[in-house]
Amino acid sequence: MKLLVTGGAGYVGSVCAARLSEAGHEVVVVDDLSTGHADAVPDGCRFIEADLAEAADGLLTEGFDGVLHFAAKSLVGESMEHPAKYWQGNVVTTLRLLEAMREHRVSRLVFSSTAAVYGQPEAIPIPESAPTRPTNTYGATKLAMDHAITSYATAHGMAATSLRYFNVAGAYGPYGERHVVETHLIPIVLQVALGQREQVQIFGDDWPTQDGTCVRDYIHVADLAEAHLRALDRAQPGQHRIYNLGNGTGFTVKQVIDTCREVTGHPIPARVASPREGDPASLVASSEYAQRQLEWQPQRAELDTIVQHAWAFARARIA
Ligand SMILES: NC(=O)c1ccc[n+]([C@@H]2O[C@H](COP(=O)([O-])OP(=O)(O)OC[C@H]3O[C@@H](n4cnc5c(N)ncnc54)[C@H](O)[C@@H]3O)[C@@H](O)[C@H]2O)c1
Ligand SMILES: O=c1ccn([C@@H]2O[C@H](COP(=O)(O)OP(=O)(O)O[C@H]3O[C@H](CO)[C@H](O)[C@H](O)[C@H]3O)[C@@H](O)[C@H]2O)c(=O)[nH]1
Repeated sequence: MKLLVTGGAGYVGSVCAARLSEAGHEVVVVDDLSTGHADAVPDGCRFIEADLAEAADGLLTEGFDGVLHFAAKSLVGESMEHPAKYWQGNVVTTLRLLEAMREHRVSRLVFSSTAAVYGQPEAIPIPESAPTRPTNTYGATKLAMDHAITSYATAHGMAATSLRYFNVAGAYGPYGERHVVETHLIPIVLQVALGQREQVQIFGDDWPTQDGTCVRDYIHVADLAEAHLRALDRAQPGQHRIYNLGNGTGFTVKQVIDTCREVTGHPIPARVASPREGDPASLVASSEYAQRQLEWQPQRAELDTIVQHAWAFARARIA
């Protein structure tokens, strides 16, 4: 297929573009480099540097079989301080993309949604049928985009899939996480091991969890990419399918830091800091629906494998 990958110079988008290209698809990446890197666009993918909001209509005139839509603003704290940046940058941009897809008859869409649409969960693990009550603007914009996609699938026959990622981590060869403003736990902890930070802050140790620190479900970025390939193949016209993607196993912040200590051999100093506003205590996915419908099974579910790959990527970057 000829595919447009929005945000393909970013972390998840670059890994997925690489996998799509390896699978034989023709990949065109559009990215405005607001948080991405031109050298992260995989070899063999055509790169167009542009703001999707401005470029979507013109781009789709050349004809595509599908779109994988990763481009977004995704910093939770920033979304609370600057909501317009998120409603404009995420929702308005996506509406323009959807309109351009309708106009130019591009019907296949895979969209990066998030566990943040659920907010504080009532029960763990979280199925797709759980109530959606986002606790931050980022999650609210992702939920709004999910709703818009449902409308387009119903009204215009789009074959759409939203993948609600839990905590994405790890790397795929030369493609990995290198956000300039890094907020994610594993890369931050590895920066301590690299000597780029003095210590890691643990955001609260009084949560109702096994060791008092927050529990998250870490999913390897290459397993996530595999789910995108399957979602693309299995999409049905007129349907918008929504899948949670995680491993179904939770790890506490302290367990993650301990795993990073084992993998890196570095003591990684840590200190307890105040809880981060809006953080749920525990987020663990039920991915049974994705496993059944997409015949998808994570292949790199072990936390130490995920950390080893992130560590190899981080070390290669400074070598
Ligand atoms: N990383 C995670 O843990 C995680 C979890 C859940 C959901 N997601 C979602 O997955 C997607 C990718 O996340 P990521 O971690 O790779 O983020 P990222 O910031 O590394 O990648 C996003 C890319 O989109 C580009 N972009 C942003 N706005 C654009 C625009 N208007 N036009 C063109 N390009 C634009 C950025 O330059 C960047 O390269 C996002 O939609 C994010 O919300 C990520
Ligand atoms: O320096 C840090 C960074 C994080 N944490 C903790 O580590 C856990 C993981 O935090 P991340 O920032 O790595 O990830 P989040 O769970 O906050 O967010 C991720 O999951 C969300 C779903 O709720 C969204 O999808 C979001 O895009 C994605 O990054 C949280 O408990 C957080 O409080 C720390 O203790 N110290």
